[in-house]
Amino acid sequence: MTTAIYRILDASFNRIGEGFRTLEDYARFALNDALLAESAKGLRHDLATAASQLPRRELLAARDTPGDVGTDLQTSGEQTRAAPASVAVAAATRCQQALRSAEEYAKCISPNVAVQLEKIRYQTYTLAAAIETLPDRCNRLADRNLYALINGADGKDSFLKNLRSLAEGGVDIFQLRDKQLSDRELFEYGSAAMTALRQMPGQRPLLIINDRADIAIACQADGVHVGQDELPLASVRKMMPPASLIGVSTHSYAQAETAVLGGADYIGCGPTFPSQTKTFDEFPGLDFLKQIAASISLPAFAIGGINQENLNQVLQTGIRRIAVTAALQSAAAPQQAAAALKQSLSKAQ
Ligand SMILES: Cc1ncc(COP(=O)(O)OP(=O)(O)O)c(N)n1
Ligand SMILES: Cc1nc(C(=O)O)sc1CCOP(=O)(O)O
Ligand SMILES: [Mg+2]
Repeated sequence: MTTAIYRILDASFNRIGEGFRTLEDYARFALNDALLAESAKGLRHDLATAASQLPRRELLAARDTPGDVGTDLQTSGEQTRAAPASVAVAAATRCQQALRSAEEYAKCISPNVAVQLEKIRYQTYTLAAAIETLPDRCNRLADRNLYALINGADGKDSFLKNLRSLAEGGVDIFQLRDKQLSDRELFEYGSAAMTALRQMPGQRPLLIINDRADIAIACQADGVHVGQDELPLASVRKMMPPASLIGVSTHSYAQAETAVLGGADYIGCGPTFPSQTKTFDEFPGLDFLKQIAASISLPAFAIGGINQENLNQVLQTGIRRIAVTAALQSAAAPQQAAAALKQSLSKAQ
């Protein structure tokens, strides 16, 4: 029986490794996403580490490909795939199934290896979901690049006037970010903003509510933005209607990685420069933006002190989206300031 166990484990390790390689190729060459490709590669290495704890000689000795009664067993669906995305989904499913099989049989000879395989299996579920959903997450914000954080400090009429004027200027995502308004006021400003946005012709701008999933749900906003101190992404996802957008603030590559793998629809990346709106002790700055641009294909908005004067430095990092407050709020002519930012962003596309 031990030979049979090693034979199953040998076949499973091969299937899992091949599956990870297939996922890595899809992330790398079809999605152009270095982070997800690295993730698949990391799991392949974790698998090799787990496998190396079993005697390789026994694994190879148990291999008997010519004597395998299953090599001719195939379903008709295995020979055709609609698109590379279907290849990746099938590879992920195969990895997960083979991991479960390996984990169960490894329990007979090495509970420690079984535990490692279980961990890899859970990480594979997360990676598979991130890879499968990435194209849709990218498409939803594909042509949106100017994101304005707005508040209600001057009252509701002024808030709505500003919203309409900035939308005319080219803002395509708004965030209601106001730490002073009461819950009732946030709800009323958010609902009024949604009514105004729904009346706009063509592809209307989106409304995101800062910090508060409950307010976003109540006023039927397009989504919510959460920082590192608010509710975790997974909890917010469970609360929000299925089509909602969820954005996450990130201040380091590790936080961005967690947000991408966790299913965020976009990330905010900053602070880039000192800001008139919020005080910071640390500035991941332009180097962080370069890292994000090189590795992450999920929509990423640079944030923090960005204005028309320093926008080129942001664009030189490869980042093509920005989120701003003061650049519009403190401008003498906010609509024109938005239009100027929009034009610079469009030129860089
Ligand atoms: C687009 C975008 N990016 C980052 C933030 C900052 O969120 P957070 O760190 O939670 O800080 P507050 O905005 O809540 O003060 C954001 N709001 N939007
Ligand atoms: C709210 C906020 N969050 C940031 C982050 O880096 O997470 S920077 C920032 C302030 C954005 O406004 P302004 O364009 O005026 O600097
Ligand atoms: Mg917040």
